[in-house]
Amino acid sequence: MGFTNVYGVPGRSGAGAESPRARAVLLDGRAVAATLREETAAAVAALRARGREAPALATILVGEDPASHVYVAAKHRACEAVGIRSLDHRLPGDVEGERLAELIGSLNADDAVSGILLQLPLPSQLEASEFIDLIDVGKDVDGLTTANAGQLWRQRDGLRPCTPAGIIELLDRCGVPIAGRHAVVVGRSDLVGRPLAGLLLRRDATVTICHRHTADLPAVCRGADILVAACGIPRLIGVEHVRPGAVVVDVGITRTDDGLVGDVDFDAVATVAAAITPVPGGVGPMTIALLLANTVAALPSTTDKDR
Ligand SMILES: Nc1nc2c(c(=O)[nH]1)N[C@@H](CN(C=O)c1ccc(C(=O)N[C@@H](CCC(=O)O)C(=O)O)cc1)CN2
Repeated sequence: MGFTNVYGVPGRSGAGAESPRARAVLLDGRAVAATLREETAAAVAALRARGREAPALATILVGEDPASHVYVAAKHRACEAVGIRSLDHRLPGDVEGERLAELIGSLNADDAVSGILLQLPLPSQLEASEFIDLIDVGKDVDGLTTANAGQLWRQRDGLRPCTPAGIIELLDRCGVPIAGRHAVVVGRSDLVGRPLAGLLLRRDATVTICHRHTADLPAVCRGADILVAACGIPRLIGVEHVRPGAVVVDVGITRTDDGLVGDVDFDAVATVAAAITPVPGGVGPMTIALLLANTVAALPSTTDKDR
């Protein structure tokens, strides 16, 4: 796929098309997220200059999952850097559902809180969707309530899930066209695969969702102009899944002894793709940047919530 990438050169870069080891353009989520955070900081400063309170994000972290602790800490640091206030609520892993429900209820009722985020995954005794749906729709800065998911599929305004919205923002800002392209999404989670399919459809892509029962996954993936791997299986996607010239987006992050590993075999796929997101430094930073943008968008009189 030919496109103009503001973070690289058009099409392939590095060794050049004449080389059998030509490298894909990197879709640099870290750089794009930094730009987006600057924009959010400017929006918060403008609100403050008009005498408005800074937005406030309340996070809820249940249990001791180490990765969740890393992500929540990163969210608080990111809030502070752009002028968003943040409130850190922690509950033990064996907490009763009633206690979690009470906390969500009290944050819903607190006018000083503009956004509420329930960090996932929850401990296994708690059904995530049950608690997500207790969050006030207007404060659902993760865009994961059934109501906000329905708004997406009904093509209405609403808060959008951060990772899918971050992927669309990354593609847009890197000059990757979406309309009319065949997008194949591997993974059908409520957090990424399903809402991303909805957002791509809204942008006039032709969308295929693949999952564990998909027959001949490599052949389906080879039909993609835009291939998104969001299945949580390290290095599942290899060269046999990628049509030369496709754009490949890797959502997976698995911690291994070799460090963080994505769902894509990066070194192999980068030799055939036109563009690819790295892990780390691709989709991950966009997730947090979109959370900040959503928290500003959730303020009652900030109307442009439709990403
Ligand atoms: N309530 C939510 N829970 C979870 C979400 C979510 O969007 N809402 N997404 C993931 C985890 N996540 C945010 O919560 C997240 C994952 C990764 C990154 C990130 O910046 N990754 C870095 C690497 C950092 C590292 O892991 O050391 C990168 O890819 O460069 C940010 C946020 C599940 N839960």
